[in-house]
Amino acid sequence: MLVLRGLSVTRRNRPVLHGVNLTLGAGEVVGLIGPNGAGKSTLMEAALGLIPFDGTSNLAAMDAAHRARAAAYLPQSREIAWPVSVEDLVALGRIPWPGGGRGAGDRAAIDAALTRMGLQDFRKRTALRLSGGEQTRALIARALAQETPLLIADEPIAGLDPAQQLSCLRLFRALAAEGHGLLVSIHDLGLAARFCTRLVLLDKGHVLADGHPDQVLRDDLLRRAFGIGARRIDTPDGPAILPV
Ligand SMILES: Nc1ncnc2c1ncn2[C@@H]1O[C@H](COP(=O)(O)OP(=O)(O)OP(=O)(O)O)[C@@H](O)[C@H]1O
Repeated sequence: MLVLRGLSVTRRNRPVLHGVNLTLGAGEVVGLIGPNGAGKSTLMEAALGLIPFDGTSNLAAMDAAHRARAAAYLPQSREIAWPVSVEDLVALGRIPWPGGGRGAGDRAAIDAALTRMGLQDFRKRTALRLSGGEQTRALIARALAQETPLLIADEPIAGLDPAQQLSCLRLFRALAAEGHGLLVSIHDLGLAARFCTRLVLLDKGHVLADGHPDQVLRDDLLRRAFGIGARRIDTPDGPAILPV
């Protein structure tokens, strides 16, 4: 679903991504972790062909119409430009498909996305008048309505309350079980350990580690990337990671 080879990006004459290789297949929830400025958003934007890069990305090589059916994207900026209803915002996710948001088939996809994000009672509300977390959920619903094999989500749980964080990540695991692939940047290392099938640790534009969460959330690697240690506490619900 995603094949990146030697992806390098220079921004304002400064190299910020250095020859990143990354592949992601069906059934995976790949968590992209790393310090602020490590290059997580840059990697996503380059993979989608939204910014210039060196190397190759299978998505960026597609024409826009095919790409919009291959991958949905939740950008880090939660900007909603117009005072549209939540329902119409989510319908924008259907633009790549034949009904364009107004067809009979589109209705089911929009309803399913609203339901999955718990937004049934918000559908007629003006999206601009939702709370920050509610807006994020509406934008995730827009991406879900796109019904693409791959979902690329930049910090999808930032600003969500703890219950919404769990339900969002549980949904991502369910989507993976249905055969989707997900690339998700995330700062909560405990939730990353619990819900991601694989983690990629980025540091200063380099991949420091790529593998099972247990292999990536090692004290030495976290010290190298973040300059802090991490204490792991195993619980019946999965590991908790305490930054120290
Ligand atoms: N539009 C831009 N123009 C110039 N430099 C940029 C731009 N966007 C990001 N950068 C720089 O590129 C580097 C990588 O930024 P990026 O946003 O990819 O980091 P990130 O890992 O997503 O960080 P965060 O965890 O804070 O979201 C940083 O040094 C940042 O300052």
